[in-house]
Amino acid sequence: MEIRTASSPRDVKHYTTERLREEFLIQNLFVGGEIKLVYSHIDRIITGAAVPTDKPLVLTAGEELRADYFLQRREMGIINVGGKGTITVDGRAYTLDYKDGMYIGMGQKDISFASEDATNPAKFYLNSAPAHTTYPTVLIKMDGEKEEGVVIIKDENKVELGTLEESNHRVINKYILPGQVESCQLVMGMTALKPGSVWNTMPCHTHDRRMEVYLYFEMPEDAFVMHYMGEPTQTRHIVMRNEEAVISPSWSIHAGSGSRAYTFIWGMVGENQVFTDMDAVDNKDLR
Ligand SMILES: O=C[C@H](O)[C@@H](O)CC(=O)C(=O)O
Ligand SMILES: [Zn+2]
Repeated sequence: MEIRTASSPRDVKHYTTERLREEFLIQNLFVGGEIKLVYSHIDRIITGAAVPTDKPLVLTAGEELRADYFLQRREMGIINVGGKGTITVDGRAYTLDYKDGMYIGMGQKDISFASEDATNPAKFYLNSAPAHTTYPTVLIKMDGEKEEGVVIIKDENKVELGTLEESNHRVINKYILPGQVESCQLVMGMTALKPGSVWNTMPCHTHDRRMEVYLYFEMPEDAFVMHYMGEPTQTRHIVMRNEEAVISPSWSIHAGSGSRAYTFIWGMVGENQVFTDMDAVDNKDLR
């Protein structure tokens, strides 16, 4: 597991391109036959990916957690950005199609990932945070029939924002949040840009009470997203490619403009789970 430390905005404003990328950008997450994990000291979020191919991958705590098993003191959210696969949690198998999600509660011991077709493997993207109690483990689907162990995202949690005129027309799909999928602190979802729109999270915001991680995907190889970070009056950018993630400290804006439409997964942890608890930044105040 790779460890990333926290950073101060007073230092970050002096960083070079290379240093910014070292601190905040997460590359090469999706590697066939491997589980990759990056542990950040910022709210102790773990960002990772499991890409099982010809055999299942078993999640282990590793040295760094000093735990008997990964979710002994943690919870986890997952969204599949690859082919069909299964996640087995203490003997129960959940099948995840493209863009299906999962919440796995604290205390679940045996977790393994498998792909249905090794040539089109599942790509399980995950965020994990420290937890204090156990909430139900569920499969999360955009639509379909509600059944035991399956949550269908409510219409009110598919929020259309922006306009084509402002190049920010998009749908924010909230997967894990209070009132739909309970968690200790993790809030997670996926935002899809409409064709022709390229801006996410603009007008932008910070939220001193929560940190956030973005994973950009559904981008052709030559496409990029300029991800913007930094204090609102000290903005910097990170050039991001398909299936790369970026850590956003609480003091930082997090927004992007792409060379074309794309999709991204956001995950937040911290002080509260109130989605609307944001400090909005006026476009005219950005520097
Ligand atoms: O705090 C919330 C997060 O930054 C995202 O949900 C924002 C987002 O998906 C968007 O505006 O496109
Ligand atoms: Zn945010």
